[in-house]
Amino acid sequence: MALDRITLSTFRNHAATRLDGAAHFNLLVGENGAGKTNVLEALSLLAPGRGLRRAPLAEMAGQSGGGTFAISATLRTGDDATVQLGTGTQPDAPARRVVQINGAGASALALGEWLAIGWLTPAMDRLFADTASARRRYLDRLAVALDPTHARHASQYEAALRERNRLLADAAEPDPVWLDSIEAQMAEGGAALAAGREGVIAALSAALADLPDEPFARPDLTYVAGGGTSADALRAEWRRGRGRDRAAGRTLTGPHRDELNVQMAAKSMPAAQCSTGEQKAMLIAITLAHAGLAAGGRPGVLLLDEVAAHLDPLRRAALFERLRAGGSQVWLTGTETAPFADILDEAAVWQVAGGTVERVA
Ligand SMILES: Nc1ncnc2c1ncn2[C@@H]1O[C@H](COP(=O)(O)OP(=O)(O)OP(=O)(O)O)[C@@H](O)[C@H]1O
Repeated sequence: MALDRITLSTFRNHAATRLDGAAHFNLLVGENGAGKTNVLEALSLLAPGRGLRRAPLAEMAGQSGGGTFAISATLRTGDDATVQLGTGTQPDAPARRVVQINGAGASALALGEWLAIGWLTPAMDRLFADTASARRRYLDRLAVALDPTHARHASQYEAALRERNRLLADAAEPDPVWLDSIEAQMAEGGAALAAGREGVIAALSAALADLPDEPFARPDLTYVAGGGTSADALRAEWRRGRGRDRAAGRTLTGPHRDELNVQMAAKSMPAAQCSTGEQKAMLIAITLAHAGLAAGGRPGVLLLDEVAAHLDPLRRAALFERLRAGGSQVWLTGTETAPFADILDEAAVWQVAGGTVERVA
């Protein structure tokens, strides 16, 4: 199975945890605060990025580790082939993430060449009612998983945007030639950023089109680009808007203001107005569709934190059926095994308690 022989050393409340014998379905069971989500977070650090809590590295280090932590796992890439993945921090630079692939130093981005990790956590339950910026961040994370260059376009755009905002907020009249040049950089990064977002939405929509409206509450996704998506349109828009933006002291249009709109297809109802369970079902539909796209030949891993909580038995059964058919290894958490009855006989089950993990089935 994709990941196995996982170790966590001084990672949050796990002093020295080892998980051996992972299966397709892996269930982490334990009381609130036992350390189940911490295991998922550790696994999420085997992908590029900041992990599923987006927490600072120093926060993840357990108290006994002198401010450092380490995570390692064996990734099965073929019948007999394995790769050793590791990440963590070191005493001389606790704020810098170190990555090792087969024992050699590597960049965090290189982890993405080996496997695709996706996740769904309770913190994402409010995504549809959250700010547009939280949804853009979500969309960008999905896009980066499909195409790592998306992250570069986002940072290029954001750096140029900060520079334009600094000029606009300045007391002195900005030099139009300098603005021209910054807007050209913004347009290049911004158009690529918008194209990446549109691309991931088109791919997800195509994957979701095969899904029946129920029981997964099929979502309709649209990207609303207020300032246009071509570099020329964006440049023209910013040039036109200079006076207005200067009065506001910041750039009012562009990809940093775009929206991801989500509707529940069967009801044509904005996702934010759907029930908690319906919203969860839509997020699951997106997560599963994305996992199918992201894997693209690489082993896939899905981290589903408390996913059964809001689902009725019909939706839960349908979820397990789809996860069973999917190629991704699945890690699930729960406070009890009852909601997972459908998969118990095929799952590896771990009891988590006070930062320790013991395989019980
Ligand atoms: N850096 C750290 N060092 C030690 N313990 C930590 C650290 N960070 C978090 N913890 C502890 O980890 C525990 C939370 O673990 P986690 O979020 O994995 O719980 P959980 O089993 O998923 O619980 P729930 O069912 O409530 O979601 C808390 O008790 C918290 O105090």
